[in-house]
Amino acid sequence: MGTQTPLKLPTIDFNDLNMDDSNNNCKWEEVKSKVYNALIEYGCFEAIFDKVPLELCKELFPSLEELFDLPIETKKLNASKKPYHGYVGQFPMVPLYESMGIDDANVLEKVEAMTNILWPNGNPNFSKTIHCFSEKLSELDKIIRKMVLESLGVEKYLEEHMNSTNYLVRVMKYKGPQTSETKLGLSSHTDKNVVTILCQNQVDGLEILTKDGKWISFKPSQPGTFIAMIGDALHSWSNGRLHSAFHRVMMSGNEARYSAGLFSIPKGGYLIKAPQEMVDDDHPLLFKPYDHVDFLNYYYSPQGQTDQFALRTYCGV
Ligand SMILES: O=C(O)CCC(=O)C(=O)O
Ligand SMILES: [Fe+2]
Repeated sequence: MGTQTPLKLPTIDFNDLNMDDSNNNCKWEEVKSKVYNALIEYGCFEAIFDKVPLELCKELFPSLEELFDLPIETKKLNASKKPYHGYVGQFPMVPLYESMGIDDANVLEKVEAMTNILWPNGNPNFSKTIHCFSEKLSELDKIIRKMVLESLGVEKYLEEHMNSTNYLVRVMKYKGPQTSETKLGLSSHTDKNVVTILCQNQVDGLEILTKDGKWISFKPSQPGTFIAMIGDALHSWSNGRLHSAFHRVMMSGNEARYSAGLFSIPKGGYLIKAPQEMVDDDHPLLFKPYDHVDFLNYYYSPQGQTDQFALRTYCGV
């Protein structure tokens, strides 16, 4: 009898875990091994992390409603040269989708500057919620990345690796399609950044493609959990050891889905290059060193947008 892929992502509990726990701590080692295995097999997992308390998520989603209820002309004021870092929406291919990016959301002044563009009289509540979400969730990003580097045996690069990224918070709204038929909310893609950590309101819709081609519908095991996934930058840095999963959002019914994500993103000018320890006879180099921002210019070009394996085309060996 063949084994069947369980159509459920692993759930990993990060409660009571700190960055400082990495020295000889049993719980750290146990969680690290679960993280590494999940990222090899699925490229993602569900994370329980109560440093972002449920109350914060409960404050977050009404704030997102308030944001997306603003007039379209106002939302467009948050423009960015970088794709998906500003306001995005009204795409014919995915008409249910809108998103708003907030660069450096872990820096309060940056969030306030962006908030003041949208609400000229300010919106301290919105700024505080987004900043707090970003700051607390960035701890989980750092724990995951430290665990990954330790598992790969290359923790000596930790400082350089951590310093090579910035944080973006992107918040999303998917309108309910007003039909029981399932409609595309967001097209299938792999993330291009290092690590993405997402949370959602009570409306499901995120689907993850397994290595053997089956879609898993993600259902949080309890309110207030997160899904953490790695992007192409960590896939290439680990020379293909970690999987970067295709995922999409499928919507049905009347209710809107809101989600919020923290994205660690390689800085422009930094070359993403698999360390020499990741390359050997069994693991020949998969990608030439590349700059994330230059790669995005290709990915968002007309050719790149129809290219499922854009990174391979761009810098595959
Ligand atoms: O809204 C979601 O759950 C997924 C969003 C996503 O995949 C992305 O922004 O890259
Ligand atoms: Fe994504």
